[in-house]
Amino acid sequence: MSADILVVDDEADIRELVAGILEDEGHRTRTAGSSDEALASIEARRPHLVFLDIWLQGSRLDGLQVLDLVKAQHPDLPVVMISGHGNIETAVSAIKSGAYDFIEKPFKADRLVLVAERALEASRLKREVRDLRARSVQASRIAGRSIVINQLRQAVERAAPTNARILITGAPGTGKELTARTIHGMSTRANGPFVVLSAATITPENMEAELFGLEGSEGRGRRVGALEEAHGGTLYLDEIADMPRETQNRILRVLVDQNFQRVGGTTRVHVDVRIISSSSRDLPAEIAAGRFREDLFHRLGVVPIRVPSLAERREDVPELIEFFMDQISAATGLPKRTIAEDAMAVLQSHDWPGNVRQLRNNVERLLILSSGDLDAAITADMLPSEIGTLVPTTPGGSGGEKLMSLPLREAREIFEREYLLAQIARFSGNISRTAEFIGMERSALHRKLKSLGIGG
Ligand SMILES: Nc1ncnc2c1ncn2[C@@H]1O[C@H](COP(=O)(O)OP(=O)(O)OP(=O)(O)O)[C@@H](O)[C@H]1O
Repeated sequence: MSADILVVDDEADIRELVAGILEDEGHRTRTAGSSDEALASIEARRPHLVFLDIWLQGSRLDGLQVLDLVKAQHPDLPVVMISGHGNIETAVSAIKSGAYDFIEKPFKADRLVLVAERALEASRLKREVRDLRARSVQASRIAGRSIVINQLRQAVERAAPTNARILITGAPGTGKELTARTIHGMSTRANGPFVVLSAATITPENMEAELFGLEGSEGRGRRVGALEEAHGGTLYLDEIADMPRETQNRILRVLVDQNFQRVGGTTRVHVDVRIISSSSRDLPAEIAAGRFREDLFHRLGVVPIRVPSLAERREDVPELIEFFMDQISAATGLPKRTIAEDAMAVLQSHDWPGNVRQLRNNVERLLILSSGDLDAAITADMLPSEIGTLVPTTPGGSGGEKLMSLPLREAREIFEREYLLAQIARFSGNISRTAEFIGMERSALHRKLKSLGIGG
């Protein structure tokens, strides 16, 4: 990458030399001969990297003072000090003040190039890490303002710092893993690993090796299991009810003893792991049926947390849609769309058996598939049929979903008009037969038709 590099030195030949070497590497350079020139140049446009002489003879400020000013304003701007022979100590104190590195005069071109590349790389990585952090914090936000989601958030905030084991229950796709990640992120273990082991996706035969690891034997290396990997952090055991009984017994022993043996091993491994488990099944029923150990249930669920299904918090649907549009649009570059009122009414009244995950998938599908004018709102008739089917429609079926965005009186009028027109057409305009079929007096039907503006 061609970077914009500022070279600050009171000696013109050093400035030209450094700039020349960096330009040969494809970088763009600027030079400054005094502290004020340097500060003005940085003010004019923040460079990617600064080479800064420590002495700066004849300047208002010396190199260290310039460094302090630069670091105060641009903490992420990497600065490499140029140190004269014999003032290494000053160079070291510059590093303590935030300089990235220093080069000592006289220097070799190779060394200069290497330091520049490293400083640019470190600064790029820092920026990337910051972006990723910001994005993952944003991505893992529990969105929603309903009472039930506020209660969930409060439970998460209370439980997070305690280190207690937590059992999260809730239907598939409600946000159990997101809840577990949020708890981890708010706990004292936040800087430790968050390891996921999903019992639903691992065969019973492999479960123990995945969880406890394998002791190496001839020809086979040792494999670290999820428990060991999560040391110092959190292990999220997803769909705990899918664990075979035998594994349940062993997990219980780990919880009691705080240590375990690898499969095929004899030494005991001690780990410090917080276990958060989850289940979308009815665990008391699993216990009653003898498929889940009751004592394990109590040990895992010191703090039980239930994540509500989306149907329990339909008022969150608009915010979730907005949240996912932002997320998907940032990740894929697809433009965001607006959702028309009738479509929002349909989306809010849908039952969402797949919960938040299903809603997210549908938002993604809408952004990908809905073509046409990108500024036009997405209307109910553009929704996937799987979403619209549970919504009452008019007999004509045309734009039936619009009923959902109307108050009852207007919706009933539209329905009655279409219903009656369809019935009359069915009986070839014979009002007596229509009245008989729909269970109305002929005269009452006439009045109705007149009030709806149908016929003469
Ligand atoms: N309240 C919420 N706010 C924002 N995103 C959410 C929310 N709840 C769930 N999600 C998102 O929905 C998707 C499914 O959530 P998650 O995987 O946590 O559900 P789950 O209950 O663990 O699912 P499963 O039971 O299938 O393992 C994820 O993309 C998650 O980020």
